[in-house]
Amino acid sequence: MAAASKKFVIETQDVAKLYKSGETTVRAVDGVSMRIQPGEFIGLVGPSGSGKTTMLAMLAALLTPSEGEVWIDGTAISQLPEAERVRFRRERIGFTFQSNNLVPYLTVLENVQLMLQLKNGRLSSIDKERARYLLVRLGLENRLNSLPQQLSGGQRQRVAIARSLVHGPSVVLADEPTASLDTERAYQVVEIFANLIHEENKAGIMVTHDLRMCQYVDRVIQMVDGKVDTELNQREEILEFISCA
Ligand SMILES: Nc1ncnc2c1ncn2[C@@H]1O[C@H](COP(=O)(O)OP(=O)(O)OP(=O)(O)O)[C@@H](O)[C@H]1O
Repeated sequence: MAAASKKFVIETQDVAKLYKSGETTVRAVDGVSMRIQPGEFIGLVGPSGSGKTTMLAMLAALLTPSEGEVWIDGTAISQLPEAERVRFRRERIGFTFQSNNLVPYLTVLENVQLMLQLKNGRLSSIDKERARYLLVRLGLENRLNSLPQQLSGGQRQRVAIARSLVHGPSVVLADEPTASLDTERAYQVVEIFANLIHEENKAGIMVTHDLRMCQYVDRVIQMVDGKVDTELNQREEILEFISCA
């Protein structure tokens, strides 16, 4: 398979994922090709069962495609031996999931620093400053020493966003990061997320059911039945898409 261009942080070519159950095979993702540049924030949308989460899991190197290839920073991730893939994922990819998986007995600051400890083996003063900086940017300066259970849903989501960015990954993936939030908080969270992705020149992908959140993205990719159905990258088109929903 042809090597990917270094210009794109994420590149996929004809990616498919097949699930077999008994006699039937579901093509959960069916021939998806996409290219995402540094500093681009993508909204991945589509009806339930259209393959969004499966696609995200393949981009995160958590699931191996049945067909096709995913390149991150020009590296074909299915070609990496398992141990290298784990290290690659830890260094290059950040995640925010709906159930944000914060460690309950660590403080907000410790939860974010943990990613740096895992990556670097120890915490430098620069690391500590970086974790604090992101939490302040996300409006959590008064919550650094709180435990996750003492936070609201929106505050926990913001900690999860800080954690997904802190170790300087190339790619940041978010699966329904605003699912548990009211509209006003959801807007705030996605706006800060978009700003950080742009400022830090990451490739960001957010899966969302709430099309209104796409007002902060640079491109909308809509999946239907495992395939890319619609792609919009003009601001006016995106706003019209949101208003027609
Ligand atoms: N582990 C699995 N085994 C078998 N089928 C699966 C598995 N995971 C997903 N599927 C099927 O693959 C298809 C795509 O699922 P996926 O979760 O990726 O969709 P989605 O767009 O994220 O849906 P939702 O918006 O409801 O979260 C669905 O038909 C689903 O039933």
